[in-house]
Amino acid sequence: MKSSQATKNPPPEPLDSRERRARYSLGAKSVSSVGESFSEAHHGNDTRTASLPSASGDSFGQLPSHQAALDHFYTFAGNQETFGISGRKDSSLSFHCRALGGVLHFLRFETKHMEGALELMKREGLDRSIHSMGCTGGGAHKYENLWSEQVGIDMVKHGEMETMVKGIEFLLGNRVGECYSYKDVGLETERKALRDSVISSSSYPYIVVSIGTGVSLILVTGPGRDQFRRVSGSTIGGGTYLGLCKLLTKAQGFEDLLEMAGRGRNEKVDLLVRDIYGDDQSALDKLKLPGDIVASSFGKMASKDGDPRESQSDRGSGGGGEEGGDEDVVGEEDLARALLMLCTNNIGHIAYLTAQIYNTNKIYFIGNFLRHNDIAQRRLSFSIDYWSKGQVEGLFLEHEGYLGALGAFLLSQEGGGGGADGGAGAAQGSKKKGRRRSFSAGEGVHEIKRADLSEENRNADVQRPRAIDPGRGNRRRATTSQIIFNPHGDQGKRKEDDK
Ligand SMILES: Nc1ncnc2c1ncn2[C@@H]1O[C@H](COP(=O)(O)OP(=O)(O)OP(=O)(O)O)[C@@H](O)[C@H]1O
Ligand SMILES: CC(C)(CO)[C@@H](O)C(=O)NCCC(=O)O
Repeated sequence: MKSSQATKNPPPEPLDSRERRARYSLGAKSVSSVGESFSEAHHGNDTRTASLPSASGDSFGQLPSHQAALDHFYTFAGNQETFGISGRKDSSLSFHCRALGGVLHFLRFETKHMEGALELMKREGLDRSIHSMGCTGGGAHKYENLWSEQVGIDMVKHGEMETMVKGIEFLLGNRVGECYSYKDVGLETERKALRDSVISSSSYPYIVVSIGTGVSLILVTGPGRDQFRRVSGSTIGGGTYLGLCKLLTKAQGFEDLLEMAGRGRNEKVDLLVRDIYGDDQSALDKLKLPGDIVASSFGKMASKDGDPRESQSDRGSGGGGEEGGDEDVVGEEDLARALLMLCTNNIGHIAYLTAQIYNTNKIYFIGNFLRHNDIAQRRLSFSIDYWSKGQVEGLFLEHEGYLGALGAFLLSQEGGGGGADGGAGAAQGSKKKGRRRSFSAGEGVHEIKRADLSEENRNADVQRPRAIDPGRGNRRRATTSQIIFNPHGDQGKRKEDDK
């Protein structure tokens, strides 16, 4: 590591080699989506047909040692790309971490398959040597009993905000190329520019904007464990986007929506400043707003006669007002794009104002809403640059959806649980605790609290956990994503070494 990259918040000490070989971790950050058909179509429409990877007999039960258990785990989790129905490894995000002396892998699965995942763990014997794991988010609380009862793994809970900050600081301090921004900021033209991934004293204070289902804004004033606080939030987040899109489009999942939005034109839906002012440049100059920015999200719809989604002939009204030909028909892709702009512009405004209040010039945007979401990232970048007149920079992280999971993993390695905004420490009552000794597994089950627990989506093979009320949250789904830390190093598969 270059000296200029020294961090005030040093990475955890490499684990003692013996201990290192006896540790692995799962960490998580969830992806939430709303509504049944949405998720079903996106992830396959019958959860009961889940073809979980079958166990290779019960050979695992005969493995002679913990080391064999670990080897089995790494082989299973580290080398596979998919797990069950919705489990996916984000292979491109795997990286070798010198500070930890191993490779971190990042996996996610949909929370509606939580029981299937636990079943798979049992079937594959992956739970054999784990007695606890570091967790974060609502799911750490909501699924605590399920994990304990089904696989005998206790959740060591860490605060949601704390784990996000921990994950960010670790990546910024340890992985060059993690952080990026957009240069030549413009709505379409800016390009991604890699930034040094470094945290130094001059980095503080900064704002973290976590765009998940909802939005949290965290002020980070220094590298210490207590030097952060949640200062604001917004209910208009990724869940809002998915929810409204569900009402207005037939898109089959988040990726589908983004592809759709990529083809759409929000100016067919949104009222622009020039739609209100016309092209009188002197008036726009006086207003100090360019004509081509949105004045009112979805505002153009207000002046349409009939249903703007139908052609004039379908409307049968003969048109009128501003109506033109069928090219004016508002398509689902235009609505998807306008909704994306609506949510993103709002978040950009709040982020900018929060940065003003706390006198910061760095805003890190994270959360799964930004996953593969170039449009939102560019828009956020543009709006922060525009409103701050170039004084504040929007920054992004490659592992945007895994910060909480990573933080939970790291904190679990440090020992203890229950951070500032966290929970009550390790759960009690693992039935299998006695037969598990040397493993410490960390799983950041971040924000899985809104998992779909409805009857029809349960895995029929798995007994319903007593601790969970099936009547609650039955229209929502979430995906939890995991981190697998392989201290063997996985050198042959190393993607990006830290420098
Ligand atoms: N495959 C996907 N399925 C569903 N939503 C996705 C997917 N990929 C990205 N998203 C977006 O990510 C959002 C959830 O983000 P994330 O997992 O970071 O938040 P969360 O932890 O569930 O919520 P919060 O931070 O509010 O607790 C969704 O609302 C959606 O906009
Ligand atoms: C409730 C949480 C913190 C759960 O992650 C998140 O969804 C959020 O910050 N929502 C916005 C809540 C608000 O500040 O209005």
